[in-house]
Amino acid sequence: MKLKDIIKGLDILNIKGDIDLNIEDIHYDSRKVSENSLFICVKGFNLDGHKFIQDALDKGSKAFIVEDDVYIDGYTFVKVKNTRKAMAKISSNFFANPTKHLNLIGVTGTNGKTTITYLLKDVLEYNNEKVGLIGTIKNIIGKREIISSRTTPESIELQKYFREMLENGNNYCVMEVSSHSLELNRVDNCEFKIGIFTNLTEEHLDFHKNLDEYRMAKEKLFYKTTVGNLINIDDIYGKKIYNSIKNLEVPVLTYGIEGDADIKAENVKIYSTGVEYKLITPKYELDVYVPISGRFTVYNSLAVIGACYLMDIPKEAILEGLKNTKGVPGRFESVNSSKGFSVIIDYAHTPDAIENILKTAREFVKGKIITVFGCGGDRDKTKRPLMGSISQKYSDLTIVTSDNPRTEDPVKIIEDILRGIDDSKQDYEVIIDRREAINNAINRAESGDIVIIAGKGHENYQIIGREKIHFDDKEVVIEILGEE
Ligand SMILES: CC(=O)N[C@H]1[C@@H](OP(=O)(O)OP(=O)(O)OC[C@H]2O[C@@H](n3ccc(=O)[nH]c3=O)[C@H](O)[C@@H]2O)O[C@H](CO)[C@@H](O)[C@@H]1O[C@H](C)C(=O)N[C@@H](C)C(=O)N[C@H](CCC(=O)O)C(=O)O
Ligand SMILES: Nc1ncnc2c1ncn2[C@@H]1O[C@H](COP(=O)(O)OP(=O)(O)OP(=O)(O)O)[C@@H](O)[C@H]1O
Ligand SMILES: N[C@H](CCC[C@H](N)C(=O)O)C(=O)O
Ligand SMILES: [Mg+2]
Repeated sequence: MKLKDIIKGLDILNIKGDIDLNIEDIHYDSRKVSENSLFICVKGFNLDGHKFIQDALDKGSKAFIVEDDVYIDGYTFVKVKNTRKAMAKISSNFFANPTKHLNLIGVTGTNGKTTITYLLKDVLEYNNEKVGLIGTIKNIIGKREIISSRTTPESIELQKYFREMLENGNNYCVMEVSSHSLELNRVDNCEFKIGIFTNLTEEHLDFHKNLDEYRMAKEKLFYKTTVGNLINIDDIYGKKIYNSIKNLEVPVLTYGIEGDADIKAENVKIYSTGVEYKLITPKYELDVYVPISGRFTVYNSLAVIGACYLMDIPKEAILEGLKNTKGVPGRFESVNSSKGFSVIIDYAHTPDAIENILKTAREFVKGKIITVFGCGGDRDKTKRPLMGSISQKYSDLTIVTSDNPRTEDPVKIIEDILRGIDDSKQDYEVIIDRREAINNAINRAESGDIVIIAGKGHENYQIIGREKIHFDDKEVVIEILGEE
């Protein structure tokens, strides 16, 4: 593709060099640069992409998008104010604006994004739609599955995936839209049909200054939609978002259990194996069953129903799709045990999520609740004591352990968690090694108890320092149960 076509629509400050060049690929990481490519220099949080111009040039880049005044004879330099923003537009141009031809549904909020995208995929596929998926666990394009390293990829990968989805005959894409991606322009130039807001609670306060800034990042999604938005109106930040977007041209529907909502659940019943409720929408009422426990499942399924309602998916497909869902790996996933107690693996890594799963377990536990959890390193520190205190409040025994310590000292992370724990009580323990912690919890469980292993869900690794080692909570549980 000609460079002049790739840079169409950019806010250009100046151009030096030839823009009639043929460009074969686009990159933002010099380590991955290929021949005859365009290299976009991003000023990052750690490094400055402009420092890798020579490296990219040696590997075959012929043109550069820059924020600084740089020029090397024989190459083309296009100067813009914000290269991340430019990268999103360039990516969309380079892959021929794929989202214009895709029913793209975006889900944002602190918790529930992965779950909603999986449930939506199940329902849409029940209606014979061809659905791609982008999110935390993996990206799915037809039969191809790409393990994710982030929840929402950088704009180049994203637009490339959308193009591949179209080539695979997909007409839908369900996608998690993280606040980082909204703030860092990864999803600029994506045309969403529908935007969904789940909830907003403490998380990522290392990145966003406070909850209001975090909310404003999330809110950006709802200005990008062409068919409608769905907002959880029982959430206080949902109400704020609703108030700022309710006068947009696209319809804004609310969903919830407590207040007045357009998509509403009544007579909610929570069982250990699922939820049941009466659904009320402006057009029809239905009795809904979803085979995943927890009050949050009611919210997640209402969001799915609202999106399908806006997309005119028949109600039979909605009902059957939800009833037959395969669930989500590592989300309230029960591991079979013949020992009379249950073991549940869950991805709760925020105060709100851990409170939700523990409250859910409280509703049907016959014996004790034993909770094993830790917190990730190099991430929001404010959530650590909050998670400690919540775990102690709802569990009979809390075993504090390691999650992904990354470059932090696991002992220091645990100390932060313990700040939220009342040490006058004998209902907690510290076992730094996660395998040992899980082993200890299972060995102490008796008939009627529930062991909850929280924080890592589907993850099959532990990040210690900069190293990623294989570690899978579910695998470890199965091994321990088998050994007894
Ligand atoms: C905080 C954050 O989002 N950081 C992202 C940011 O990194 P950065 O600014 O630190 O990049 P940098 O290391 O300073 O490098 C600057 C530039 O130089 C380039 N470079 C660097 C080295 C080199 O040899 N050559 C080279 O060209 C880099 O590719 C980059 O373009 O830009 C990079 C390039 O796009 C991203 O990979 C990186 O995501 C990192 C890996 C990350 O961990 N992000 C997390 C926090 C994240 O995005 N999480 C959200 C939410 C999670 C959730 O709640 O689900 C997500 O969507 O996953
Ligand atoms: N609607 C919800 N409200 C609150 N908690 C939820 C909700 N849905 C799921 N959870 C809890 O949050 C955890 C994470 O759920 P999920 O993976 O769906 O969220 P996510 O938004 O994709 O998270 P991430 O930002 O890490 O990608 C679950 O394991 C469960 O404990
Ligand atoms: N997407 C979240 C996941 C956190 C999962 C937890 N296991 C951790 O490593 O902190 C993040 O990157 O902050
Ligand atoms: Mg997710």
